[in-house]
Amino acid sequence: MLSAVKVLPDVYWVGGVDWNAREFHGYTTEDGITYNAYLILDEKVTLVDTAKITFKDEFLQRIASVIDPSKIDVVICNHVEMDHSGNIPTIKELAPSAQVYCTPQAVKELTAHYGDLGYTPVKTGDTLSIGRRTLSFVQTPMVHWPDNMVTLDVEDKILFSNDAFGQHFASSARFDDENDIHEVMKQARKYYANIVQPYRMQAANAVKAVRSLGPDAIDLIAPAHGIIWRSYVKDILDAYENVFVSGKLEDKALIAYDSMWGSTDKIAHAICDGFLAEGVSAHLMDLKANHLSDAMDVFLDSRYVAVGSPTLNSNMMPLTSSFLTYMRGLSPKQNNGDRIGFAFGSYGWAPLGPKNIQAELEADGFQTPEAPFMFNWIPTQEYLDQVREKVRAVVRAQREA
Ligand SMILES: Cc1cc2nc3c(=O)[nH]c(=O)nc-3n(C[C@H](O)[C@H](O)[C@H](O)COP(=O)(O)O)c2cc1C
Repeated sequence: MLSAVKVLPDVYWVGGVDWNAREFHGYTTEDGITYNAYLILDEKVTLVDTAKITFKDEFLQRIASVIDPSKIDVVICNHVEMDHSGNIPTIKELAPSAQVYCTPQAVKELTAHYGDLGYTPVKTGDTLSIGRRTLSFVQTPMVHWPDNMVTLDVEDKILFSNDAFGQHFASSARFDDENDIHEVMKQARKYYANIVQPYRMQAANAVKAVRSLGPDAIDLIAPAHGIIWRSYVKDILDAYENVFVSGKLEDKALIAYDSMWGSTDKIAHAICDGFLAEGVSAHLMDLKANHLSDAMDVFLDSRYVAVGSPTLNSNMMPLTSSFLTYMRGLSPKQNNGDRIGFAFGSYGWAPLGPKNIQAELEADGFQTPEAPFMFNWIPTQEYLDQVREKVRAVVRAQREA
């Protein structure tokens, strides 16, 4: 039988570990996934979030290792997405009188997912006494659905943050200091870049709300995915505040492209050389070899974004088009104003690939100081040298501006 993991006295982790998950709605999860739920043994036995339905047995076994699941009195639903709410009907079946607390928006969404199981709405500032402990709720709309909230266990100083501060990271140890913190931080960044990034302003407000609780209010952050922050609470809050939600762009370049016969690849390398010659940290990513979700991790704080494709059937390559579509969703127009975009590619008879990329970058709010870099068939060394120098000139102009 699987066991719960003690977080603090009478507080347990009762989630599931998906060691083999390598994909989560289009995002690669090379380190697997966990679905975290937490059980608090107080006068009212309280469950914070549940787990994905496929982890029902694992989740119930872990709860049963400390208490009969039918004894659950309170279920907190911080977020309706099914990886967290999937077992609410299971708990309601086993413990029919359990009361489910969630935001007013979540009442509507839970009803749409599972029917009316009886949901009690709570708003920011509302509290719930579960005995020795008080739970305090803060709505965090659009981090990353309209229904989101976080829950503070005031006495234990645990913030149950749901998706915020989460990471896709499966491991046998539940706490930050028991894992390779660099890998955990890397996954926290990738998670933010691929899930939370479009809601940067809302995430910034959520961080502000957490900060406003005061420096001593939180000892642990217990997210719904990945490890529990206990020794690195300050580090993850600082990373969110200063890097993730700050919108601050670094002297960094992403060069994302596809190529059939290597000509566009040559232009990509010339662009990369231009950045490197100016000391810009450049990441060259052939989209056949790099997943979109990894490219978006690099994109997060890159000032320069070069996107390339040869012309294929009067347009761009499908991987380049996917990249632009994914990027547009994750980084809406208003977030791109300070970014510098470059379009590039080779063509045979009509340069529609690079031209269409340029049009998309402009529509997405990028500044495009250069016309697309496009070459008919195989680029000459002379042309590649020109591209390199043009990139260098743009970087220099940026620095002088
Ligand atoms: C299947 C296929 C379709 C193509 N369609 C077009 C096209 O519609 N317009 C065009 O100008 N060139 C077209 N080309 C030519 C390529 O754009 C050209 O070969 C280019 O140099 C390839 O760049 P790459 O080496 O980066 O793949 C096509 C090539 C292939 C193989």
